[in-house]
Amino acid sequence: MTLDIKICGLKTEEAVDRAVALGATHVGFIFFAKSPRNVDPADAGRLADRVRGKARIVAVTVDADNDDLDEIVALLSPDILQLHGGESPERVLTVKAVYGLPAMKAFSVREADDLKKIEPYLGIADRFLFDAKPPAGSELPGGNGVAFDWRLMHSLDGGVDYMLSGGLNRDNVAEALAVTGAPGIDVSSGVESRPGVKDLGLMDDFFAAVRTAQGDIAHARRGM
Ligand SMILES: O=C(O)c1ccccc1N[C@@H]1O[C@H](COP(=O)(O)O)[C@@H](O)[C@H]1O
Repeated sequence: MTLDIKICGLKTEEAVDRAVALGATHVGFIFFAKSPRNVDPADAGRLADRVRGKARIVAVTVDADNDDLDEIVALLSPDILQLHGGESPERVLTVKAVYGLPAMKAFSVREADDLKKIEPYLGIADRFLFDAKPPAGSELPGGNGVAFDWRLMHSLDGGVDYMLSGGLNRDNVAEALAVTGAPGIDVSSGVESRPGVKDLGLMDDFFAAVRTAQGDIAHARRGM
């Protein structure tokens, strides 16, 4: 089973290096001023250069305007744009065309109908990312460390490519994979000691839990 694993909200050389050494397929950098994970585009570019070609570089933006995107793309040279705001299908198309980059469009999920909101984006977004709805009072559209009911993913068409995110951590990622069979997972808060501070030990534990879960799933499939 191939599984994409994205570690998001990276801010230090140590965390970037460890993520890729552990087998992260994607590393994410947050460009959202209110986030404790916000990074300067030039700093993010330097961090990304350490692992370019070994993992896909993801720029996470929230309803970013053209000036901000120009700067982020110029200084980071991302492989993928993660659009984590209320970007319309037209905006996603425009951004893809202007920058020549694939777009992963994020959606927040609390109930089955939330998954239907992807319909206008089918054939436009290259991939989807499903996150939990932010808790009341949160200023962050993502990175809140809360999960949604993963069983809702059973109603998603099997052909839709996505990453599962929201509140994943070393204790629940095996269950998340078993319930959803997600082709990709994305974690931020779950590998932090406090908001914005990645914990290398928690990253180790997270990957160990993922590898064990992958082994368990492969074993179960062989027994079928
Ligand atoms: O992490 C942030 O601060 C953030 C800010 C703005 C948009 C997205 C953000 N993070 C994304 O949130 C999800 C899940 O995070 P968590 O594991 O629940 O903490 C992930 O896709 C991040 O890219």
